[in-house]
Amino acid sequence: MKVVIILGSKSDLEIGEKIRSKLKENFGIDSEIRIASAHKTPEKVLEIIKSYEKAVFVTVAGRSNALSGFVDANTLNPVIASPPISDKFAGMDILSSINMPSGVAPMLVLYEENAALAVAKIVALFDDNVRRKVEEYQRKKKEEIEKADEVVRYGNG
Ligand SMILES: Nc1cncn1[C@@H]1O[C@H](COP(=O)(O)O)[C@@H](O)[C@H]1O
Repeated sequence: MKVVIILGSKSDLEIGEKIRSKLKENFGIDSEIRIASAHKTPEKVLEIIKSYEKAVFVTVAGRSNALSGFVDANTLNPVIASPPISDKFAGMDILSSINMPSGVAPMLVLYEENAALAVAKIVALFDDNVRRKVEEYQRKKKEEIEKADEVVRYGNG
């Protein structure tokens, strides 16, 4: 199964690369990055999504995020919306990723690491290696908490 990260602009590349590296490092999942804007190049967005038969799409578009809903409405594949978090306009950009019309259901997952995890859990339904990696990832996260608790309770030494 392909994992395709679609960015609304080259200016989102840092976020796209981070999602790609989290997918690889944490779950051993390869992914591709593509760039197309729902506002400026809608035909290109359609061309991209039609060129992958089975894929999980991650959409990254800042400001007015039309990309996630547009992709979701035009594909049978799952779409995870992971827009950049902006402090402009008190972070109100996020509203454009939340309130979708009926029949449009991109799943909003903020932060690169969490978007990678959401992808991995979908892939894990069909891939036991990835499933094991998700298990290991969750175990490590729990260990971090246990360790932090120990350090706070008993000190470092
Ligand atoms: N919403 C949208 C539509 N086309 C591009 N964007 C987003 O707007 C921001 C600035 O894009 P640009 O570089 O094209 O000005 C980027 O986060 C990009 O995903």
